[in-house]
Amino acid sequence: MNNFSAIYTDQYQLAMAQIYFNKGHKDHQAIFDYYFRKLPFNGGYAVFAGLEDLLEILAEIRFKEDDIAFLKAQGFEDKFLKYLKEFRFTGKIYSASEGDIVFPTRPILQVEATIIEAQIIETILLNLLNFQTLIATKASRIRLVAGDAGLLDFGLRRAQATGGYFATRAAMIGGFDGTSNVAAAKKFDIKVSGTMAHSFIQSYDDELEAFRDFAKGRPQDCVLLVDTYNTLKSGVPNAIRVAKEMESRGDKLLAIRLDSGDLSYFAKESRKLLDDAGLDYVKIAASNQLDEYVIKSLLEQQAPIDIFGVGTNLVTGNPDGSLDGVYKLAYSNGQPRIKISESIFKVTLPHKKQVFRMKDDHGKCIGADAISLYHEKRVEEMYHPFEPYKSMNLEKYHQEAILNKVMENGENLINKRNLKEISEYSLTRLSELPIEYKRFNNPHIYKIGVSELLREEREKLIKSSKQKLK
Ligand SMILES: Nc1ncnc2c1ncn2[C@@H]1O[C@H](COP(=O)(O)OP(=O)(O)OP(=O)(O)O)[C@@H](O)[C@H]1O
Ligand SMILES: O=P(O)(O)OC[C@H]1O[C@H](OP(=O)(O)OP(=O)(O)O)[C@H](O)[C@@H]1O
Ligand SMILES: O=C(O)c1cccnc1
Repeated sequence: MNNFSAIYTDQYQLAMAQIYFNKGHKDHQAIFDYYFRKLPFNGGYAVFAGLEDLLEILAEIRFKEDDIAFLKAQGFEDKFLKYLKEFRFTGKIYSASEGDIVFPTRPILQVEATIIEAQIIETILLNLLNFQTLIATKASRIRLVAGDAGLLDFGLRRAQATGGYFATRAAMIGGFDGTSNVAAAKKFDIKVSGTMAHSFIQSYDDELEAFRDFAKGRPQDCVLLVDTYNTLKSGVPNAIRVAKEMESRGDKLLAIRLDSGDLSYFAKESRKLLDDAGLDYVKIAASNQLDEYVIKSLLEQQAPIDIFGVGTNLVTGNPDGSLDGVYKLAYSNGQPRIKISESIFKVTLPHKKQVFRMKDDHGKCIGADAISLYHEKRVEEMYHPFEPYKSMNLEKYHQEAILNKVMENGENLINKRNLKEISEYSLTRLSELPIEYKRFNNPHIYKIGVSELLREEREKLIKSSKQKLK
């Protein structure tokens, strides 16, 4: 994994780190919370992804010789650079499981480390978790509407540079079946698949000859692209001829691919032609600027499409460019810390915390997570985080602690799961969430509250901060 040097960070982290170092603060213990404020895609949930990459990178992250030389040229001091030479992350991390469904304003992950280490890793943590969580959420929405259809990631060519690597990984966590991205498939042990491009057909004088050569060269998973000249008059009839020739050699055409026009109309007409030729086993794949809304519409039109190839809208998280995940200080040097803001929504939560998910007797999520102080074992009454007079009684619910220790002394504690296992876990967690939270239009709002003790602690800090201002 590790092409990431510790300088994969924002300059201000290092500027602050040098001051902690010079002031003798570097070993002050700190706790930071990772959370986001707004759900992407105006949806009702998000799928947490990127944890395993983060832990792998943190376990190995170092400043290399040439990084140190670069920082020296930027004016960082020798004593501090000597510290950076020996730098490694030695802290603890508590986190939700990768693939879990998560909601705004409650900690998804907590870093407990020296302030200097926690500060230096902030940027890479946000970079990895924000991006993969955004893409896994998009993929999960596409899986929700696609039912049992095959879902292939075609996005590498349209991804934001090397983001394509992690976009593919996150797409698998959200429920995709395979990818055209060969490097990511190798790296993450994903099923790699693909069809053919228009250029291949255009490079021949004759579409039929192009199909024939492709079928001979790739009999094991041959998919013919049928829309280069005329889908119903040329592409599909030529594909049928080649499928019959393949049969005579003992091979089977896997699918045809539609990439333009009215995909519902062409899928229905192509299906008829294929079935009439006795080729009911040949699948229909479709692509062309697909997203969860187009796929939903195509399936509502009963388009007989078996496989969807999704590129741009998946890997860029269109229309949301980014998840707004943040990393906020909750505790340092023996003191709970708070950030006061003009906007009550931006006031942070102090202390080390735990998050409990409320479940009914059948294991179904009731639509509420409660944030408590870490030592609390249950939350009997939770309070609206910003409207203190609103509360909810939780006595009758089963309460599942969400944050578990996943790193200690800088060592990864989690049992490695493959992407299929993470994706299955994610689907199970999503199945525990009532359908009202999964609809695309005005989904039900998941409740987040704080325990009485946490609320009191926050009030105390707000008061004392106001006193100081006087
Ligand atoms: N039956 C359908 N229902 C809903 N959306 C569809 C249907 N058929 C295609 N689409 C979607 O509509 C959009 C069509 O885009 P566009 O108008 O660029 O068509 P096109 O066939 O690609 O055009 P071009 O011939 O220029 O390539 C795509 O996002 C496609 O996925
Ligand atoms: O539309 P997206 O969801 O991003 O899916 C990927 C698109 O990329 C390819 O087109 P491109 O024109 O790049 O190559 P081609 O020659 O194979 O059609 C493919 O045919 C899809 O249309
Ligand atoms: O294999 C394909 O059909 C493919 C791969 C990348 C982008 N578009 C299509």
